[in-house]
Amino acid sequence: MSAKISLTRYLVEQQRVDGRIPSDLRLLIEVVARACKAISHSVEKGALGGVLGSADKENVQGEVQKKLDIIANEVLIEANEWGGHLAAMASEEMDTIHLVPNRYPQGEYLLLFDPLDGSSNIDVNVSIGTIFSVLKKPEATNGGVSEADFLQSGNKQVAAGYCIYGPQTTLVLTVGDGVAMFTLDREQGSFVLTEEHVKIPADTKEFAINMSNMRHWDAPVKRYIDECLAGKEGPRGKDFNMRWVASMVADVHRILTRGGIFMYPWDKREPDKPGKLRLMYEANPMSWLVEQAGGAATDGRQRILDIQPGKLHQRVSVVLGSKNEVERVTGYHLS
Ligand SMILES: O=P(O)(O)OC[C@H]1O[C@](O)(COP(=O)(O)O)[C@@H](O)[C@@H]1O
Ligand SMILES: [Mg+2]
Ligand SMILES: [Mg+2]
Repeated sequence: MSAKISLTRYLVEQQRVDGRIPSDLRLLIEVVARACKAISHSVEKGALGGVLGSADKENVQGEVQKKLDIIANEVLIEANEWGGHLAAMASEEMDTIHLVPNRYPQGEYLLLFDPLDGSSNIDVNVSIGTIFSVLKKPEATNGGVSEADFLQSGNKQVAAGYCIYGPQTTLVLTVGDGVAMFTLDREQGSFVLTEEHVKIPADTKEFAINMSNMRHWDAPVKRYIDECLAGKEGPRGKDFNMRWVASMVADVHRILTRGGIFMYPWDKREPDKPGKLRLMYEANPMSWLVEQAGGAATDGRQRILDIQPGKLHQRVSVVLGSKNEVERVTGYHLS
């Protein structure tokens, strides 16, 4: 890439040249990017900034929150509530939605986020991230926004992405025109376009799943992994490699970079839960990114983006990545 293209310039071109995004959406994405930059500074400080460790509190899903879960949540809320682009926000770390206070201008969009993904990796200095999704406030909303206004399927997203805090801080974005990656240039203080038209190869030899749950899986998942493990001598006729970072952002980032399949399926540990990952904050934005890069994403049976959510903190099974592998796993569930 010759001349450096900043996130702002990329978004202005999406708005002006292609008429793809309204100016309000562009400004909203820029605010989210600025918040991610601030979170990345906190992440980088680590023990020096006193941000590691547990906050000794539980979120609405009964998970113990880390200090950084709370810090990242606050940074995103504070950055976004006064800009005039949003009507309300929802977060994995909050019981219910956060309305933009009346003292600030009200906007047309709804922002959802997993402020800090991969919490178990914070204290061990392994890649973590922020995942976000933007929806339009439904036309019919009279006056106040309610939780019901957020219950839109993933195919209604108008922007989605994540920022990974790893060896580099990289913002990965789609507004429905492919996937672009922006690396944070710390000297300039801005995100610079480093990859455009990201493509996931349709085939892969790499899978990502938490193997310690093997005994709890359903038969189709067990069959798929057994066949991968059988390698060259097995039905697949090739050897597979395995990776599991346990930060969805990092596992999905690898898949967007070199292909692969990621699975967090339903399992017998908590049979009443459809899965571990959250539909609105994790699965929907990641599924749209993956589809925009030519991959596929299902819950084992149906396309994730077509699932009609019934509640804000809904969980879902996730199978995403290289198209032919996702189709194979989905086929095993449906046969
Ligand atoms: O420890 P496990 O069960 O393998 O879970 C790893 C998964 O949990 C998650 O960390 C959940 O995210 P949070 O840190 O936002 O709760 C995913 O990123 C990841 O895929
Ligand atoms: Mg998460
Ligand atoms: Mg989280």
